[in-house]
Amino acid sequence: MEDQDNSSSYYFPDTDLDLSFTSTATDRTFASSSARSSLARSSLTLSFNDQLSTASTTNIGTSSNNSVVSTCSLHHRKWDPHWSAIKAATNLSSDGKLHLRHLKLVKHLGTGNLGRVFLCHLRDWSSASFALKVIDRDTLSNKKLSHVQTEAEILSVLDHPFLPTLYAHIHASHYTCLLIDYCPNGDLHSLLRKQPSNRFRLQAVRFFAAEVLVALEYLHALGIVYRDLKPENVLLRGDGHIMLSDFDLCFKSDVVPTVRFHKRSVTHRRRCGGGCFRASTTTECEKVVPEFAAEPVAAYSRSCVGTHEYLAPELVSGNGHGNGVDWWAFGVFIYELMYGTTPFKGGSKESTLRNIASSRQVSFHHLVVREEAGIAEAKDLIERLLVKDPRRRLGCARGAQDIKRHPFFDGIKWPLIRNYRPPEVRGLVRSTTKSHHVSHVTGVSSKKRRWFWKGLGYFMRKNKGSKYYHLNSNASSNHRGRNYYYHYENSNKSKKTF
Ligand SMILES: Nc1ncnc2c1ncn2[C@@H]1O[C@H](COP(=O)(O)OP(=O)(O)OP(=O)(O)O)[C@@H](O)[C@H]1O
Repeated sequence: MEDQDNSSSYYFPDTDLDLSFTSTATDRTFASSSARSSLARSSLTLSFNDQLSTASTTNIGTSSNNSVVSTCSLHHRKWDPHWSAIKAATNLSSDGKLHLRHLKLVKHLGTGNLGRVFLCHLRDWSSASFALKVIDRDTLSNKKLSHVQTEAEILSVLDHPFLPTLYAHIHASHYTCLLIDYCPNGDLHSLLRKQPSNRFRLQAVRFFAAEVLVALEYLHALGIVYRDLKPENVLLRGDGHIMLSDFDLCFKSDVVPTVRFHKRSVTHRRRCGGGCFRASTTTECEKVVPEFAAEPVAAYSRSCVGTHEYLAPELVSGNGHGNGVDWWAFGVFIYELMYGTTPFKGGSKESTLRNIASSRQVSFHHLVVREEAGIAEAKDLIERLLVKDPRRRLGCARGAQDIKRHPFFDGIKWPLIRNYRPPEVRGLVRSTTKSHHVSHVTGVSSKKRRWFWKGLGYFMRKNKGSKYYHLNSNASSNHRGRNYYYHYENSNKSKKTF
């Protein structure tokens, strides 16, 4: 995180309107210090008629100069040192707001369709790094302005470890600035290019795919169809976990959460005897368990947006699409991480689109890969995701829960995924800063938290069967991290994730 290049540092001057960055270059091949490989594929938009983006874009430019639209405080990471830094800066500010002059730009990270992204620090708190996406509204068409609005709206509702936190949304003159988490490990596309034969080992594929799946599950639960999944948009945080980025092509729809019942085999451990040498026996039985699902099955859009190699057949045909485009893209994504290329790639963009729209099924026979344990399961999952008819595609009817149950993900304790150790892959540098273990807000160390959670687990067990929720043993055995994913059940046997 401390990779600042002071020679290229910029300061926002004290006058609010004299900004030190120049107008946005929209050329994706702009020479920059971007961590992204120059082979990154650009997203396309042919039309845009979705709910969020048709909203008027005028209000983006109407707020007063250099004002903060939001600094969200209700967030699962509000104990995070980044929030403490933001809070300290706003407390010191004369009007209690964060302004661009509080930020120090350190370096240019890259340029996208909408604007430039900079690594920045708070002036008086250099240990907290952020990414600042700066959008020059004067240079954008109405369509692109609507994308900016979509991105800002989506970012403002996100609260998930694998998605960006929007720390501040600042309007200054004709600039719109979004202050989000900085990901020092670049993106998954660049990381993939650093691997032997441009392929990840299956263990790494499983890790990245599982995290992306959980992020998509969360977005879908909010009714958000992502539409731009590709390794370029999966950024890597300092701790090696993922952060999905780029929400300008999303569309939002209604979602009706449901609880359904399905059979699951459950292992029971029973202790016999007393003292410390109690023996335990395990028994397996089948249990009907309720399962929470929230999937925007009624989502519908006719815009053709996304990245060629990742477009689902229904997107290419232009007959309207829904949530299924994300599960198709998820299949292409797993394929690319495993094989270093996408399954329908042709010699040109047009031939790629023809391959996707044709009846040709995904094939693996021409690919020579290391035979690793789990490869058959991975291929099976890809085949079920890359089903051309979205009505028969895995995930389309009941969402991520069905995909999580696929044998490829066997053994993953989903509630604990945030605390899994990221795989050792070439080029991924994991930072292990102390700040990961101490809450700067409460000053409570991880050791004290551990005792707290042990005590809470004991309390919950004692009250088992009462109206209180009790923690699943998976969750209560998690003592290491700060972000706890609870998989809890209540006495009515309803069960939820998150
Ligand atoms: N939070 C971040 N941390 C580190 N680097 C980032 C971050 N966000 C973006 N970047 C870098 O900045 C570059 C531009 O990102 P940006 O999101 O503006 O555009 P993009 O990803 O190319 O997508 P689009 O043009 O579709 O909006 C990316 O290529 C990425 O390398």
